Amino acid sequence: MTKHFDTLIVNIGQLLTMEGDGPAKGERMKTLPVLEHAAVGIKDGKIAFIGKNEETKNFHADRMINASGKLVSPGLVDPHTHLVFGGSREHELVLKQQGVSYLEILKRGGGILSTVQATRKASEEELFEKAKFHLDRMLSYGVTTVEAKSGYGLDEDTELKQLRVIKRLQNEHPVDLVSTFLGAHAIPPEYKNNPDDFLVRMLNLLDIIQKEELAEFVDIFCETDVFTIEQSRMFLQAAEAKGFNVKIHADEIDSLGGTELAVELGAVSGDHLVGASAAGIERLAGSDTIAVLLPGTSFYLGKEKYARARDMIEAGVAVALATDFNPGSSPTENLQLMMSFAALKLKMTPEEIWHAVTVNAAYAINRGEEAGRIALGRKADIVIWDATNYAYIPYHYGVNHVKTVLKKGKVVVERGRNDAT
Ligand SMILES: O=C(O)CC1=NCN=C1
Ligand SMILES: [Zn+2]
Repeated sequence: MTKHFDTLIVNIGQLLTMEGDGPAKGERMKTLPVLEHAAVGIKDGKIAFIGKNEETKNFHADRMINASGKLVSPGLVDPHTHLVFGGSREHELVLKQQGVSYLEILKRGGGILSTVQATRKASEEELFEKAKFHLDRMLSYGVTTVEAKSGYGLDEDTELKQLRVIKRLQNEHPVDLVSTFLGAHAIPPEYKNNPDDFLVRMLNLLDIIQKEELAEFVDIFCETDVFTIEQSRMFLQAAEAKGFNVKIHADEIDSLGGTELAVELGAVSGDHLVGASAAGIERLAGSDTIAVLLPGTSFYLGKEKYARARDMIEAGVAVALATDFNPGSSPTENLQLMMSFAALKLKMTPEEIWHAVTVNAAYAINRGEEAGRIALGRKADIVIWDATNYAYIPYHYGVNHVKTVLKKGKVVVERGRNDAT
């Protein structure tokens, strides 16, 4: 029986389909089905065949890609980024080296607030070009679906400007984007004494955000000197009442109980969770809320303490990983580096890590039914790696292991080895 495909990827050494239903938890997160000596057929941008290489003898394709025994996986998913922003904050590095904390820099009017100034000044076009540059780099790292937040405006015009940039990227860039409104990212100086009034002002944006379909999620930075548990609960409940899904920056630096709040609100994800309590982890385990861990932020802030990934996984929590790409606490687009940090600092196994950057990351942004897996009929978002086995990627850190990226069946990244001159 001959079959004709647009593209046939043959001689795959290890194929990770991430098969299964729903997010991977417990034992399923610890085991990784691998199809050896495999092949994948693509037709009209979708997966049309998954099987053993020897089955493809009578197959034909407009384009044959020889994977030469390499590793093939679904496109990676980055479920937590602050992709759209103006300026940069390298000048803060010396303050960090002098021991000035993240929250102290924020208190002094720096940190997020300094990026707010740069973002307010930048035009929509400038923000678009800059975000596109970063998104191109994420794609080169094998990331084919990205969540992107606003949060550097803290005023109507600039929050909408950021969200419109995300929407334009969704329409013009190969990477699939999921948009989050994070107007409650910090308290602007003019609202220092009445943050509740600021939150009401940000809530008043939800109608136009909904009307222009500018965001699916609403998020808030629940943290000391930012927004309290009570403020976060009020804000996110108001967003849910309008039909938005919610996520929350929780227990990143101080343990306020944001993890428990995420579960209480039915948040799609609770993010950071470095200070999650044992009770919080237990609540997570009994919920559908995904734990999005951001080891790059703990690393960059020079923290000794990392999220308790092992306790979460053992308790049955679905764990995902993300870069938290942003100019202040995690200035890197490299999700592969997060895989290495997950191994080295979160003590996650390669099998758990691969679930955390594909299927679980997809569920953390409500894309579990369309991203993070190689399955018949799904979008052909595929990465061919310059490695022969899946454990090699988290092991060999700080470099880009991508050889080829296909987005909806189209080759969008092809990285050759440097030709010796
Ligand atoms: O510092 C930033 O720009 C991003 C951030 N928001 C909450 N934690 C980090
Ligand atoms: Zn963040």
